[in-house]
Amino acid sequence: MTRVLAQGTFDLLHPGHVHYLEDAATYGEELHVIVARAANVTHKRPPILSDEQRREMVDALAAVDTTHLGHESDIFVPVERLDPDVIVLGYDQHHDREAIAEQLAGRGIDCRVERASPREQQYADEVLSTGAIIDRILAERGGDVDR
Ligand SMILES: Cc1cc2nc3c(=O)[nH]c(=O)nc-3n(C[C@H](O)[C@H](O)[C@H](O)COP(=O)(O)O)c2cc1C
Ligand SMILES: Nc1ncnc2c1ncn2[C@@H]1O[C@H](COP(=O)(O)OP(=O)(O)OP(=O)(O)O)[C@@H](O)[C@H]1O
Repeated sequence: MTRVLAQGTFDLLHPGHVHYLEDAATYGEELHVIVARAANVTHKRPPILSDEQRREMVDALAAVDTTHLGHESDIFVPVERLDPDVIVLGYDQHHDREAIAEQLAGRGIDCRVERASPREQQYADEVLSTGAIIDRILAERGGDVDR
């Protein structure tokens, strides 16, 4: 049984998230997903939705077998516990593949690191980024409390 690990913030789900997790699932038979704690999302605007709500929505996706809320301080603690065969990084995630591989080796975790593909556009007006969804809401509904 090849165990695959994916991770991310997954705030306000969109088809790019679905693509990433479906792509990650093709690397093995069992897909585990770590949902980042809001406190650790420091490289961009913080998530709108709570840790538990983001986890519940990812857990409902067909490609996903099991979801886990991430560790508060050491991102490698759940990795050690889950002991995956492959970690699939998102196509645009800031994490460096080599640096993660080095950390895994340093902790004695035998696991390869791959990178998922981006979703290709399938129809007009796709919004494939949580940030872009939020920007559209602010542009189209900002200040309008009646709708
Ligand atoms: C292998 C790996 C394990 C991770 N584990 C956790 C974790 O346990 N807790 C957490 O809050 N974030 C964890 N993260 C970080 C987030 O999933 C994510 O990289 C970041 O916070 C948000 O990234 P995004 O912009 O891709 O959503 C992990 C990242 C990697 C690469
Ligand atoms: N359009 C997309 N195609 C493929 N993967 C995607 C796409 N959008 C997001 N992902 C992947 O989903 C995972 C979680 O993404 P994240 O929660 O950061 O969403 P996001 O929409 O990229 O957010 P933001 O717009 O705030 O940067 C990441 O690994 C990311 O690479």
